[in-house]
Amino acid sequence: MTNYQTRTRIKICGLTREQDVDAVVAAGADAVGFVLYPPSPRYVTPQRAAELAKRLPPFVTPVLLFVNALATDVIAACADMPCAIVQFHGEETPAQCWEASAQGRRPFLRAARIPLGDSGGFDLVKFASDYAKAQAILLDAHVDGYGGGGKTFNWSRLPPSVNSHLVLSGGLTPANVTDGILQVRPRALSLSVDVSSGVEISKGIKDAEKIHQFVAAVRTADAQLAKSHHVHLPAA
Ligand SMILES: O=C(O)c1ccccc1N[C@@H]1O[C@H](COP(=O)(O)O)[C@@H](O)[C@H]1O
Repeated sequence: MTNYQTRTRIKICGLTREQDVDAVVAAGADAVGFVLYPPSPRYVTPQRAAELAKRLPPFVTPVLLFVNALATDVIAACADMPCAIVQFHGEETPAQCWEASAQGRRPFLRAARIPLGDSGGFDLVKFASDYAKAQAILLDAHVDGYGGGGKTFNWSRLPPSVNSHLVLSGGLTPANVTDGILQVRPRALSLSVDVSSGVEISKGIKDAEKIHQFVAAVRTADAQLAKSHHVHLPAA
């Protein structure tokens, strides 16, 4: 397994306001997440997500998050957003992910909800193989209410090598994301990060300063990994 990555991709999730979308873009993040799960305090309707996504420049990707939604609802919500990708964050089976991603025509992330405190009890390699059609496996802490709980799991107990693209999430903040990347990126084909609570003033309301600090902390990890030769560039 060779990891050619030099730059960790960043998703900021749970956007509900125009100014927060603009702050995420200004900070240099790669993706913005919209929560299309009605019980969430960060819920936006598909129409509101499409309206907010119109502010995005090229190469910043909207991500639509669902929890156990009907495939027809996922496909309908995606219809107005040709470049969006989908995040499945409930108990969706591989077959349901396939169906709701329009038979794989829409790239999707599958969230793995890892028990708090002991990621050693979770078989990530099997999960990644079960969801091999996912573009990446998103690692979140198992919390009540499915996600967005601001809790971390034990990164050090993850398997040493997972032949998948991973997204680290769950309780990330500007203070801990550097360490999270240093611990997890060497184990994956590539690593991205996803944050919601850690850059908020209150649920669904983001803090532009914290978003900037988070992006800067990610770049600190990238620089450290480049220096410590975890990045192996292909031979000329
Ligand atoms: O943000 C939510 O409200 C949410 C609701 C249901 C499922 C997932 C949700 N958010 C995702 O949870 C993780 C971790 O978030 P946090 O940084 O710990 O607050 C992240 O992937 C969000 O996209």
